[in-house]
Amino acid sequence: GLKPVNTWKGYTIANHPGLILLTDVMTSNLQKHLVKRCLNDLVKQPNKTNLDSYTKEEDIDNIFINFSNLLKKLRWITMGYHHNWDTKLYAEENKSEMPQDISELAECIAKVVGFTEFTAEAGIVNVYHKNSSLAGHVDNSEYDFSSPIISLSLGCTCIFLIGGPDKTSEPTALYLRSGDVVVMSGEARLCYHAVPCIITSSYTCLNDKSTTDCHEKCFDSNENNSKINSESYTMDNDFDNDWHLYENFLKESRININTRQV
Ligand SMILES: O=C(O)CCC(=O)C(=O)O
Ligand SMILES: [Fe+2]
Repeated sequence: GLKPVNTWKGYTIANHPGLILLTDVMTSNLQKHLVKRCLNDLVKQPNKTNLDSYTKEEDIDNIFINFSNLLKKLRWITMGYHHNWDTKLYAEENKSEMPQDISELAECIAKVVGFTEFTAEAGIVNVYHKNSSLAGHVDNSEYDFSSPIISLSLGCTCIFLIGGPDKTSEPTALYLRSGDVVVMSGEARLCYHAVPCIITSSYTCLNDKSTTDCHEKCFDSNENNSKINSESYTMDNDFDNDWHLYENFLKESRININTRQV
């Protein structure tokens, strides 16, 4: 799953305290697992998607395999405390179980960068197609801004703009590549950010046959022996046989998984 922590690279930007870019965090196998997980499992109820109001549940359940046109319309999935796009409020009546592998992964990464108390209670999967973008916004629906947002990038590289607390300050542009992790903490937790575009010529194969999957390095040895911790996503034949289908999709798409503590 995760690469050994001593090989992770961390970057900060002088003008944007609290923003941390981590690279070399996830093995190719973990990235592949997450892509498949989003498109096959996380789209399903009790998670919510932008397609729910006009699509049969059964079609969404099989969206990747059977419905490529519908897949092009998939923009978001919410999980845990569901983000309400209208009211921007989280509610006890509007929550479901957070997928355990996703919350453990985010919590593990948060722990490495010093947020030992972080719990991933809400998640959004953003799906970007050729011409998708995400307008500038601040994520301020949560109650505790001392907790970071942990945000994972998969597939095509995107341009990510990080600005200031209001729209007057000049943003800084970063490339986010497949496998990169952005931590928005401190001042950056409440700064404007946007994804103006994805770069569809940027896809690089997820093929490193790395055997250094090493989740356990992330936890103290006496920590809970969590599932994601002990499981390494090895490339057995079943796992890789149909990867080319996902690869075709990823050549023109980007998936972002971000988690928050509510
Ligand atoms: O796609 C990204 O990298 C950012 C997503 C984001 O900012 C959000 O979902 O609030
Ligand atoms: Fe955001």
